[in-house]
Amino acid sequence: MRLSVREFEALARDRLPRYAYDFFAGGADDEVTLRANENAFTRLSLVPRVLRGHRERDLGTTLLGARIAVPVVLSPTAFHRLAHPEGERATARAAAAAGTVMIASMASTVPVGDIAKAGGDDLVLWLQIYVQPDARITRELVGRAEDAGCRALVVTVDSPVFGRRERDHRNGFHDLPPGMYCENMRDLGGQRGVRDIEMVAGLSWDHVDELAAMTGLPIVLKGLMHPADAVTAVAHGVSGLVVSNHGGRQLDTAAATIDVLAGVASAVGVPVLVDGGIRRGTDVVKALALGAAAVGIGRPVLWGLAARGGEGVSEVLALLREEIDRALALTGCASVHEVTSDLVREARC
Ligand SMILES: Cc1cc2nc3c(=O)[nH]c(=O)nc-3n(C[C@H](O)[C@H](O)[C@H](O)COP(=O)(O)O)c2cc1C
Ligand SMILES: CCCCCCC(=O)C(=O)O
Repeated sequence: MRLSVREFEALARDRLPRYAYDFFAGGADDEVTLRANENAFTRLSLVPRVLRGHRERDLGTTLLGARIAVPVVLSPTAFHRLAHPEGERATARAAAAAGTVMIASMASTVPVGDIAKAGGDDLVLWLQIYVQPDARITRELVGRAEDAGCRALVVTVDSPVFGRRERDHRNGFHDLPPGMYCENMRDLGGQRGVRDIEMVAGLSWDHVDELAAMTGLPIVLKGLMHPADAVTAVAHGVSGLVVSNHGGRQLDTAAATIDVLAGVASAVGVPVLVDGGIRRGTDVVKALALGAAAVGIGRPVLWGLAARGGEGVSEVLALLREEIDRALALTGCASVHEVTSDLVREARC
């Protein structure tokens, strides 16, 4: 029995080839932000309330109209078949069983339609997209998401260029192994899956407007860190935000996400999610206290998948669920909606 999410990382490290482990684990440049995301949670202390008489806790909440059982969604991560042969199909089954949202990556190694089928009717599926320089390709991806029954589009906005991950350069990891493909890019005129995905150097609010004009699906922007950008996003009609620094894989030395969350959440009236470094139930409660509607997890899902396939992802989600439930009980909260800002403060050394 695994007792913590971190134990899954150790299992994954033992099982994966070096290049795959490093691709999942690594961050940009000196990995300052990668470490900061996790460390920042240790600088926050919880200030529990007592004697409130709650016997049970309700961990459920609603996101963009969908009821979810835990305030933890699966952030989009690329290439799940590098972790396990079943790839995103296994992840989808685990997300559906846990009753939460899976944000499938545009760079998934299973097509979004097949991810939806694997998850079945219980899966709340959103598709993450990098806007493409050729609007026809973006439109085709949007159509594939709609056909698959996705309930939102998550547009990643922190990547006008790709972060430099030194581990990948050291390992010579620049493309998927034979037999794996960025399946959502299939038949869109490219040659090789990974290189077919392009970043748009001039990414701007015009791209957000263009995308909104292509679809009736709600649009969530992922990768915002600044309150001023959050306000502009809402003015452009977005339905939600994910405060994210891409798990420390884009701009190194960017602030830890938990440190900027409250500034963003207090600036806007749409649901704000946060991801980056969330490894414990107490991290989730701190994020809720600072204004998050829910949190996202990236690497923990990949560690579970690499360790034990879909069962491993389920175990990771169950561990977090149990930890959140205990943290709520110990902070005197009967539901995630009772987690208020007075329950968290900067730790004094
Ligand atoms: C291996 C890996 C692949 C990722 N792929 C994507 C992606 O395709 N699209 C995206 O928007 N973010 C991607 N991310 C960033 C995650 O969505 C998320 O922001 C980050 O992993 C959260 O940090 P955590 O891993 O500490 O939980 C990726 C992250 C990792 C670790
Ligand atoms: C050009 C390859 C696209 C893969 C994107 C995966 C990703 O976002 C990551 O952080 O890695």
